[in-house]
Amino acid sequence: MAYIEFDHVIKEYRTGETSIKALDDASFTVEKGELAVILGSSGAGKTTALNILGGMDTATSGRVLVDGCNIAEYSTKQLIGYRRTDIGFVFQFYNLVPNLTALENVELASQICGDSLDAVETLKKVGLTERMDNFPAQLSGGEQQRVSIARAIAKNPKILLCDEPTGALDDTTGKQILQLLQDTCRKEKITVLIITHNSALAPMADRLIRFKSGKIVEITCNEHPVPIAEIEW
Ligand SMILES: Nc1ncnc2c1ncn2[C@@H]1O[C@H](COP(=O)(O)OP(=O)(O)OP(=O)(O)O)[C@@H](O)[C@H]1O
Repeated sequence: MAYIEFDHVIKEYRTGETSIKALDDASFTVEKGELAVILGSSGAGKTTALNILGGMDTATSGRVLVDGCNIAEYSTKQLIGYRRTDIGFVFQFYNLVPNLTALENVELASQICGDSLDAVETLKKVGLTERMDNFPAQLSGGEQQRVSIARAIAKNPKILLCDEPTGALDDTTGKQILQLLQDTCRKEKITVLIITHNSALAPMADRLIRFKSGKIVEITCNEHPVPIAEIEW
């Protein structure tokens, strides 16, 4: 059994008379410790899938297995625990608390789960030794994204879910962030899923999952993923 199994998942959003199938019988797997890149055009269902996998949304039908547990059957309380302990999120616009320093932002995340890593050590790992006492507004976009990655990995999560993590960054900074995510996957042995619009990123993945209109249209496994520095776009 794979570490993550998305099994015939349907997600239907109803508004009044109309309904939209954001996910239409979507199935894919990801193995433990893999870096998966999720590609697909706007509206293809990528964020919906990530939100369901992260316990922020629920499937209309289908099974979502993580480490052998079907989280689609979890109660609200179980989902809260799952989000707190098992999942780290990285968003496009960082979502840092503006009136807390970088260190305090990371400490905040550590406080909500029992098995957390040291906030100072985690900020050092992402290259922010010198900027721990700065507020988000005093940091560049790339530095803010590093804080948000530190915040996510300080929880010591099983899975790191990243929704367009470089969407607000220039190409060079974006590459540094992707390198950090690839290194995190390898060194910390965290399973990492990254949503992107950028097809050029496909070679960095252990596994490429392509969405189209709520369905999975391609799953490719790379025997030899390419370091980010070698990818041009
Ligand atoms: N809460 C919601 N209520 C109604 N429809 C929704 C909701 N969330 C998403 N949708 C619809 O579901 C479809 C899939 O959306 P989703 O955000 O998952 O796509 P995406 O592939 O992540 O797109 P993007 O790359 O633009 O972020 C879209 O048609 C969207 O409008």
